[in-house]
This record gives sequence, C-alpha cells and structure tokens, in this order.
Amino acid sequence: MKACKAFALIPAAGMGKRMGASVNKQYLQLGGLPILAHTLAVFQQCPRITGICLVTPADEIAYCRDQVVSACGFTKVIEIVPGGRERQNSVMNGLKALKRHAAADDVVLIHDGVRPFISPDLLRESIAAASSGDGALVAVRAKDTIKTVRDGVVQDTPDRSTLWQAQTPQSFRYGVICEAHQSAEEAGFAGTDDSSLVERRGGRVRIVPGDYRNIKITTPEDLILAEAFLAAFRQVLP
Ligand SMILES: Nc1ccn([C@@H]2O[C@H](COP(=O)(O)OP(=O)(O)OP(=O)(O)O)[C@@H](O)[C@H]2O)c(=O)n1
Ligand SMILES: C[C@](O)(CO)[C@H](O)COP(=O)(O)O
Repeated sequence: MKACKAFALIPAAGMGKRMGASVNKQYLQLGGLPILAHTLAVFQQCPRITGICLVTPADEIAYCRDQVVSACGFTKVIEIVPGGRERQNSVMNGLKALKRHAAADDVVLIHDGVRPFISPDLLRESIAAASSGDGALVAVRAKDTIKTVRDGVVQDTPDRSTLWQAQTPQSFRYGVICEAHQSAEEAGFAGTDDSSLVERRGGRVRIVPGDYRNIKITTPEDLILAEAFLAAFRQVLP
C-alpha cells in the first residue's frame, strides 16, 4: 500500500509575552541560530515530511521568510501564513492553507515553533501512530504529584499513573483535524491543544511516549535549560 504524505504545520505566531524579550521569542538565539530555525531543521531533514506550513504574525512574514526560511535553506516550507489571536486560530489558518497541498488521508504534524528539541525518531513514530488511528499525541508521564485546586484550596489529587503532560507534535489525518477545528470554531470551543479538539469529537488519540527534553521555550529560565540541552545532546544544523 502507498504511504500517505506527511505535512508539518508549525504555529509560530504568538507574542512571547511570558518570555518578555525585546524580540519575539522564536527569533531569540540558541547556539547562534534562531530557536525557530532549530525546530524547522528537524522537519526539513526528515525524509517523511513532504512540506511545511509555517504560521507567523502577519507583520513578520517577510522577516521570517528572508531571515529564517531563505537564510537557512528550508526548501520544504511551502506556505507562510498569518496567525490569529489564539494558537487555535493560528492552527486553523495553517490548516486552510494546507488545503492546496494535502488530501484528507494525509497526516499533518502540528508542532510548536518553540519546541526545538523534537527528535527525528518521534516524528517517525508520530506519523506511524497517526496513520493507524485518529491521531497521535507526544506526551510524557507527569513526574510530580498534580493537585486540582479551586480558590487556593486543594480539591483533589488525581491518580498520577493516569496523568501525562501533552507536548507536540500532535498528529492527525488532515480530514480529521480539519473537521475537529471547524466544529470547535462553530461551537465556540477553545482548547489549549489540538488533541482536545479531536477528543471532543470522540476521536481516539494514541499516546506516543515523548522526551522530557522536548520543552516549550516559554519563560526566561527555559532558555538556560535549552542552551544546556543543546550543548549536551544536539547538533542539528551543519
Ligand atoms: N496566537 C498564537 C499563539 C501562539 N502561537 C504559537 O504556539 C506555540 C506555543 O505557544 P506559546 O509558547 O504559549 O507562545 P506565545 O503565545 O508566544 O507565548 P505567550 O503566551 O507567553 O505570549 C508557539 O510556537 C507560538 O508562537 C501561535 O502560533 N499563535
Ligand atoms: C500545545 C501545547 O504545547 C501542548 O503542551 C500547549 O498546550 C500550548 O499551550 P500554550 O498555553 O499555548 O503555550
């Protein structure tokens, strides 16, 4: 049987408010390159990825195309489109742009632009898992005990053995994720990740056990961790 195509959708249209930097956090330097370049490099180098759709703030499209995509030779970037108010809106814009390229059965890997430590193995495992069901979610087991809290008072201590921390990529058949986003938009449902939209539609999302290094660079201390990870584990670009 012919393998389906796999596309990457990279939302990178946030404001980086929690980072508080003078430039948007995806352009902060990590090992001498913008964070976003490290992320894109993993997808560019993965033979299973056919094309990449990048979502950036509308007023950064030209900068991103010239200073990141062209400058680093990311030839698999087939679309750069403007983002929306929330991450969910940015992903929706990317899904619409992929209509020109993807068929309903193709797989789309949705991956935060600021998670540069995703590994090629996890991309391959995500594509395989998403191809055999409704979707696949890279996640790691919760290491800490998690509390449910209301008004500063603990309500409950959920059984930790059932708790996983969601990362990206979150990967789905193109038709499945388009339907889930469309339905969420119509219902005014807001989720903090893409899997929750598919779960809401009764979809079966499989866990792909992830990697604690696959951090989302969110606050200044994450940058220190990222530099340490880069020095210890990773050499992506030539
Ligand atoms: N409207 C938005 C918001 C977020 N993102 C992207 O979604 C990913 C994860 O979001 P997060 O780390 O929360 O980024 P920001 O929204 O930029 O951060 P903050 O909430 O601190 O402003 C990032 O790659 C970010 O650029 C996006 O494409 N569009
Ligand atoms: C999608 C995500 O990265 C999974 O952990 C996360 O939910 C994004 O949340 P954010 O608040 O938009 O950073």
